[in-house]
Amino acid sequence: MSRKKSQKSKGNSSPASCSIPPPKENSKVGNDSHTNGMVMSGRPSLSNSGEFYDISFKVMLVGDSGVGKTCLLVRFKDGAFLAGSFISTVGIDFRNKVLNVDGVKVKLQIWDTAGQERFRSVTHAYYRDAHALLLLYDVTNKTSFDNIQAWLTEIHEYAQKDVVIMLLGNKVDSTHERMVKLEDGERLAKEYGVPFMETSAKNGLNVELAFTAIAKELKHRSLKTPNEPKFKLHDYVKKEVKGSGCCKS
Ligand SMILES: Nc1nc2c(ncn2[C@@H]2O[C@H](COP(=O)(O)OP(=O)(O)OP(=O)(O)O)[C@@H](O)[C@H]2O)c(=O)[nH]1
Ligand SMILES: [Mg+2]
Repeated sequence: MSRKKSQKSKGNSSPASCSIPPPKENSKVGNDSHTNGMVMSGRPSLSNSGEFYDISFKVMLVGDSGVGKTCLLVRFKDGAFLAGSFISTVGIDFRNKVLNVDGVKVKLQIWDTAGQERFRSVTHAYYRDAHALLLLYDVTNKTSFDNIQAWLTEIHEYAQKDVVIMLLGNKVDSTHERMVKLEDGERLAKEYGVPFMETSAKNGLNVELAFTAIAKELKHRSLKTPNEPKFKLHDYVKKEVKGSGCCKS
């Protein structure tokens, strides 16, 4: 399998309030040769600093404004959480991260969408190319949980039928402000047949796991060898997930 150089993520400077720096000219998707965004082979690129990867997938973060999508991405990409005033995402943006999944370098191109209603038509256009969707609600905001059903309707309308969906209840560090119980999230996820976990972009709980689980599922789907046992995303998540009493990523 040949290796490609990962397209450099945008913005090396530290984010302020989980905001991602604005796009640069050469940061558009489409520089890789790909089929529906999934890079499978090609000439290896020369790299002076960069990361190489074997396969690439697009992951989208969706959910109401303020649930913590940008913070979750910044936590995963930079291992940081900068508290402060909330800077709502305008339109859509992305960051790349390469993960080693069972010896295969998997590049996740992670699209951070704006949760605000006025940007919906922009984000709809991106659903079609997504291989996976992380759908977030905020455990301290009941409305964001109640809106999950509407988000799923939207996903089913615009995304590919086989898109991998994972439900995340974020801000689980805010114990005293919690409005949505763990069991409510579990029940909803079960109803829709999607894996679920609670996360915290603030203390890192389950953040790495959420992205790793997605990367494993996508890698197994596309590179499954005949004798390899089927990867079971639900089982993997159940086994690896940590409760909110603990604070490791
Ligand atoms: N306590 C706590 N606060 C969080 C967490 N994640 C995000 N926040 C806060 O929630 C607010 C919104 O976070 P963002 O990541 O910008 O929310 P968003 O979903 O990207 O919002 P839009 O860009 O408008 O769609 C910010 O003030 C963050 O500091 C978390 O895990 N715990
Ligand atoms: Mg945002």
